[in-house]
Amino acid sequence: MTQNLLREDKLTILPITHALKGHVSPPGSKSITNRALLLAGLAKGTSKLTGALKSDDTRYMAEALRAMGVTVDEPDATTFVVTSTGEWKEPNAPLFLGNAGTATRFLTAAVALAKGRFTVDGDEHMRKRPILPLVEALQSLGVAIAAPSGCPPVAIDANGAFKKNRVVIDAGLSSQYVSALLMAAACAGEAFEIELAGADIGAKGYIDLTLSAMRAFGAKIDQPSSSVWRVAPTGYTATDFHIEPDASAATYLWGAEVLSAGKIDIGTPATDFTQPDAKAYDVISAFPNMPAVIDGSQMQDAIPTIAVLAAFNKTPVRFVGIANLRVKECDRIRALSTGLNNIREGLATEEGDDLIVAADPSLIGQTLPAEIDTFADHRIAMSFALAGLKIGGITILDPGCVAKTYPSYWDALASLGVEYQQG
Ligand SMILES: O=C(O)C1=C[C@@H](OP(=O)(O)O)[C@@H](O)[C@H](O)C1
Ligand SMILES: C=C(OP(=O)(O)O)C(=O)O
Repeated sequence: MTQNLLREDKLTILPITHALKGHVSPPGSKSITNRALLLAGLAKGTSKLTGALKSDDTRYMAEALRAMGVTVDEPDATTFVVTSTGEWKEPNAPLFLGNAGTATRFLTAAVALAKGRFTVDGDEHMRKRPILPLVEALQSLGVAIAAPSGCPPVAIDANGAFKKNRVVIDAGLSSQYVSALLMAAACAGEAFEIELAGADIGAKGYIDLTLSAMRAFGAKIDQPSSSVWRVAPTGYTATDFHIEPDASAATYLWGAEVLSAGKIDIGTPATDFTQPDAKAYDVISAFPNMPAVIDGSQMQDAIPTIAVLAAFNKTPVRFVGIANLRVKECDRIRALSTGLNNIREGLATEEGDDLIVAADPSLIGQTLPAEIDTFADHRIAMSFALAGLKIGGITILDPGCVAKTYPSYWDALASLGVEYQQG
């Protein structure tokens, strides 16, 4: 069934007439799976990663590692067994990473410490996602690296070392640049320091996730100040590592639960997640009394979910701190305002980089036929599906794009009794 739904051109969600109840486990965390795959690939020996996500983003990471001589076995649907010499060989072809930001950014820094010529590339969407700050940071370390368009493809001629042991990085556009440098730094051969340019970072929670995965694989990191990290030259030690479920995926299930006044057991209490998006639980569980202003800076991937819920809130919601949603898989601020206004004109307004959603609980039960352009963005597809639970006629275009991080999403909703009209 999964494959069939993923191949549809469009999927119309049939409004539910019952509260959604049941048990659905979200898949493993994308962010943690791709960190663990990278670190296991850099460690000498065999690492077993359990609870892992198998989706487009993690498949691209696994395939890139295989192309560089790492053995990645998949004994079951949630396990990767990674065996590496700790040294990567030059691949025969560009590393193609689809639209996986984590894989693209993390590998760009990591291959800079291998030996040989590497090209890091992705699909047409990834070719619009900025990577220049990371490329310039690596250039400042003496790496021969170029990304003429400021986005992938990135060409790297690596000689196995950095010429300096300190780098300054501007992470205004993406925290993944810092995570990428941190993970590479433990393999730099000498103690390495990373300093943030500018005051603060959009998504600090992702840095914490990086540090915790690095420590699990034997790294030692000090943080002399909130914007400086010192990484010891430990390299990585192969280890067995369990990956928690994906908190961003959980937000759709929390959203479906509150919208339908149901009870969906996702198997993990919100407080047990270490990923930043778990913060969204507090806001979502306040529905239909979500706050007037929501700062998305520390739970960015959850904003599409909350913005669609906001359409049914009792009072309007302004989303702030979301500027870099414009450089994700698509311009998410634009995709959200377009989709919401397509459902009902005036439902969303952009003010600079803020998004204001004009709450309208009377939408519930109406039929308002709207084709939602997902811009190939999994989160736009998954969040607007929530609108379809309460409004008739919501059609999701390119529903297969959920395969980026949650290939079984449509089946998960179906298991709770949600029905679709296909095609
Ligand atoms: O480090 C990570 O795993 C991620 C960091 C965030 O991206 P940015 O740092 O580019 O904002 C987030 O949106 C992405 O889905 C995953
Ligand atoms: C922004 C996202 O992904 P990435 O940057 O890893 O491609 C996401 O999954 O919402």
